[in-house]
Amino acid sequence: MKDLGTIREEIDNIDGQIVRLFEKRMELAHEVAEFKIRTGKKVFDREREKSKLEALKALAGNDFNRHGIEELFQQIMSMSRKFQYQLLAKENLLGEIPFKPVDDIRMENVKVVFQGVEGAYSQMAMFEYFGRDVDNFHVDTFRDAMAAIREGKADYAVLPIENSSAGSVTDIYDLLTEFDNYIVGEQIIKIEHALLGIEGASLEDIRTVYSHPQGLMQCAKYLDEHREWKQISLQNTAMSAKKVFDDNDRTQAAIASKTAAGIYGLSVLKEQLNFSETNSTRFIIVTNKKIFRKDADKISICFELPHASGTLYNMLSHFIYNNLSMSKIESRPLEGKNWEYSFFIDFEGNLNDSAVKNALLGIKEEASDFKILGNY
Ligand SMILES: O=C(O)C(=O)C[C@]1(C(=O)O)C=C[C@@H](O)C=C1
Repeated sequence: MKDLGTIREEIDNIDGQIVRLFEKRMELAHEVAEFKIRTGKKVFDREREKSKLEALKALAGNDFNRHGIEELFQQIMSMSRKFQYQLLAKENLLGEIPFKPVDDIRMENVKVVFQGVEGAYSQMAMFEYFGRDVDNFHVDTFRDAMAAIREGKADYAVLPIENSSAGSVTDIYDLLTEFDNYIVGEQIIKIEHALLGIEGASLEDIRTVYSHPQGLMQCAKYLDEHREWKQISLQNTAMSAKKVFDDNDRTQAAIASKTAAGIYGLSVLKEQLNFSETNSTRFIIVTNKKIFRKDADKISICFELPHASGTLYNMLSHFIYNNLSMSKIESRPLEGKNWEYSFFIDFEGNLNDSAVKNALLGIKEEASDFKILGNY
């Protein structure tokens, strides 16, 4: 049996050869990039990579090595692409990121829209972000709010995107891809739900509970103790409070804020309904302009990927390679394309950083329907 020292010497020898070959390969990637700069051909050639991987895998002697070869060469070609993007970027051939840096987001003389009615959590988030005196109006649906921004009827919309206990508000993700609107800020507020009924009603009277689906989810544990209550989803927690007041029926209750109780003259039948004491919702501030604050430090993007092994891994490698830290990933099914998804990613950075530009321009080249949702 060979001793460990001798085996390691052989491994070192082989690794040295791999490094030299890798560097030779990267020199060829440089030549490829020059060819592509001259001819305008795209860096990423999915078909070429697929046929290369098949050919290389066929050279391997067993399944374990076949898998290893596949992973190894996926990485090598991914590095080759990233190197080529850097060379194209130097020649200004990757295009600019079409967002305008601004010192500050305009807060004076602006009109803001939120979804729901007086007393909605979105209204609280709006007051928190823009101040109590802000000129504002409300609409029935998230779509109406997005349309008001697109049509310039409002400068900004305040929309809930994620709750700390119930998760993402998926409708908002879908609307962000559909509309040409962009995120310029965010506001997190603590959410404390209460059970509200009409004056004189008591817990024993209740048969039906109204709220936004997120309100019902955030209070799921409490509602589980009252399985005899019928749960009905409405567009907004404050709209639910308004309905209970309008119907004036002691068997109805709403899950909404205590502020909504005050506005609609309802009684608080039970406080602290949400199961998480730190229950909070993150709201986004949306506008129709492609702008970002110079000191913004969070970027949201989305893109679609074909249903093939390694595609998401490839996209994420742009973050790893450029040393960018991801804070969230979310996926939404694509309409009419079963089991294909749109991916939404939040990560730290500013659109002016060169690492961010490199990562985004690489992703733009390799994914379809890439969109920068905002830097805030
Ligand atoms: O052959 C090319 O067109 C290259 O750019 C080289 C290479 C590789 O490294 O093998 C890199 C990127 C392409 O997606 C395909 C292959």
